[in-house]
Amino acid sequence: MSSCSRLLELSSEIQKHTATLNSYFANNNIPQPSFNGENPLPPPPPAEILATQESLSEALTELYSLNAGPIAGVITKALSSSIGLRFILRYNIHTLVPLDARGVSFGDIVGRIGLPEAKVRRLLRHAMTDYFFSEGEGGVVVKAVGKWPGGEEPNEAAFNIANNTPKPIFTFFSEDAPERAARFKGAMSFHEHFPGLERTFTVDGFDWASLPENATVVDIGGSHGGMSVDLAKAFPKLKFVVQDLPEVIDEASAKLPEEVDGRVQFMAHDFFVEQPVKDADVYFMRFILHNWSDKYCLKILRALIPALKSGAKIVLNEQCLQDSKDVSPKYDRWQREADINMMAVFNSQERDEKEWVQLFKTASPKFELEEVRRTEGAMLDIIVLRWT
Ligand SMILES: C[S@@+](CC[C@H](N)C(=O)[O-])C[C@H]1O[C@@H](n2cnc3c(N)ncnc32)[C@H](O)[C@@H]1O
Repeated sequence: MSSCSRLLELSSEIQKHTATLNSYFANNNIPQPSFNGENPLPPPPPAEILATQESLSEALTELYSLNAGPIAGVITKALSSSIGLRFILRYNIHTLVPLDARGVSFGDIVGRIGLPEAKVRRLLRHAMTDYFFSEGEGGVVVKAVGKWPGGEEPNEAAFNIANNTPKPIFTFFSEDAPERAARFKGAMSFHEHFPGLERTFTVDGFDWASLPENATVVDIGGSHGGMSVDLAKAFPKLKFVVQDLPEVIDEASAKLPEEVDGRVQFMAHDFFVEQPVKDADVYFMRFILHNWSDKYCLKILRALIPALKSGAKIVLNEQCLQDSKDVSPKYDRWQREADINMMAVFNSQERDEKEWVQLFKTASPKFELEEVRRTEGAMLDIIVLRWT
């Protein structure tokens, strides 16, 4: 048994990080954090303090779980309605996994519970972020789904069971729950200020300046055009066409700042229908494809193909899932939660680089991956494909 105590290692990391934060607060006249409700909101911390806060949260989470131990740990997860725990219990996965180091493969679990392997993997990888099981060398345990095991329809999601509706989320919101539609819209606006999702990451994350003079960028599902407006301000030689559903475009076009007038145009367009803007230089999609299962993503991509000239770029601004062993436990938990959230709400998914490429290659082998750009601190990556 190792004499090196992880508990002591973590407590000394915690001591070091809290001392750094304490000095930062003291040296900058920022009130110490408290629950008294009287402090003003602290100013955004500089990058190195943000990193210290992240490391502290990670060490605290690990120490908390180690300290709770297996029994109290499971009870806490049970009380906080862990998706992973529910999945494990629903399919008795704990009875399929030996208690020694032999482990069991995802395939074995899939064979015993009869659910699609991809969903079992996603749910079990999420469970692992709650310290239920772990993945060994050859890919070990996992978890999964229920009522529509292989379903690809947007109304075959946990959302539909929870809300007792056969309608996909946005149809349900607009037809039956306008107050929730308004709340969702508010949440999306807040989302733009979420650390890591700032639009500047997209402005700086791709070489927009390398596009030819007067190049056209079609922002598919561009909502109210905020992203295109920021890009148009930063790159005065580019033109943008923002496409979205008619009700979104009606609201959006009224709000265009003068500075970009003439270079940002709005167009009602359903992205499942053939793309009307032909021969553009770039077709840009930010936060679009992760809302849809492969079946629907393929429809979106194939609707684009008749418009593509040779060399046209498809720029996706989406998350590329990272291999769990390459990221911190905290990031891993975040990315697995984002993925399961997509499954629960839209019956869709986040994808890793291989899955993105596979999706495009299935739409047509003429899509070629050009590059994947990751920016430190950004939650979304830039994935560039070229039509050959
Ligand atoms: C998650 S939002 C992303 C908005 C924007 N690209 C961004 O990054 O903030 C998805 C967008 O897709 C639009 N959308 C949904 N279905 C669509 C369709 N069939 N055709 C065109 N746009 C659609 C929605 O109205 C919404 O603005």
